[in-house]
Amino acid sequence: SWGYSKENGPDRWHESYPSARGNNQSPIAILTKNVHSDPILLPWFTGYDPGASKTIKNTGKTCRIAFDDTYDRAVLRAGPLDGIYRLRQIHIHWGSTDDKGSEHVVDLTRHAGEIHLVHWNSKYSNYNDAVRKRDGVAVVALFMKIGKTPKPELKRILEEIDAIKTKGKEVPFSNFDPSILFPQNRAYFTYFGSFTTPPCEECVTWIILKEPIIVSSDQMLKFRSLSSNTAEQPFCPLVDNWRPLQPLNNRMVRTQCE
Ligand SMILES: Nc1nnc(SCC(=O)Nc2ccc(S(N)(=O)=O)cc2)s1
Ligand SMILES: [Zn+2]
Repeated sequence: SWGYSKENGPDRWHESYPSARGNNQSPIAILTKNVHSDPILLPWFTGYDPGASKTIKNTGKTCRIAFDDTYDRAVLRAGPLDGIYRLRQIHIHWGSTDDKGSEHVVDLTRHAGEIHLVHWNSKYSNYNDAVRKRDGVAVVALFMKIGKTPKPELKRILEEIDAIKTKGKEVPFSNFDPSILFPQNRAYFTYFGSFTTPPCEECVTWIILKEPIIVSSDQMLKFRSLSSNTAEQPFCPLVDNWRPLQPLNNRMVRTQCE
């Protein structure tokens, strides 16, 4: 199946997932000098019930926290969006070293990692239906920047890493409110794109926060201690699970007015 190695990596995804060669693919490079200030863009809001968090899993390609999305329990609204979007899962992309790992790049800066909070438009009956619509999915992206004073809010996720060392391992992860991860400044970039992994569907309104959260080098080592293989296979460090930059083509990146 698909992955990030030579044989099954991003350059070959299109062989099984034709969307990967679309005109609205993600991630992209964001050049702030070309970003369009749009007066109609509103602040975005979340209302996350901590009781909605369910489990944390090593999928072999990332570390993913699943949420109960059977009703409007953990939701995202406003910003560039119309309607209510339900939080379905959170996952993370990171590098093999601190100088890479994020998927989006801002003014040539690639960060050590990128956290994605994946939501789907609750006007559709379920996630599978939503992923086939242009307004089906909204992903809030948070950059992870290496610094001295790491954000304590990542601790809860890091504490579970030892329990999900190998692919397929999943443990309960309850009472987690993802909004504790958000930086104080809610300013964002937004553009229309896709999932950054197969099936690469072009169904995502991206909301990329300008302010990164600070993580320590040691905290990144924890994510890199995960294996992309099962417990029965040889240990293989789960690292560099990020897709290379895709062409912007004729898309506009927008931001709120100052
Ligand atoms: N019919 C379908 N059900 N589920 C899918 S795709 C499952 C899924 O959530 N994929 C996914 C892949 C990448 C991203 S990302 N990295 O946030 O763009 C988010 C989400 S297609
Ligand atoms: Zn992602």
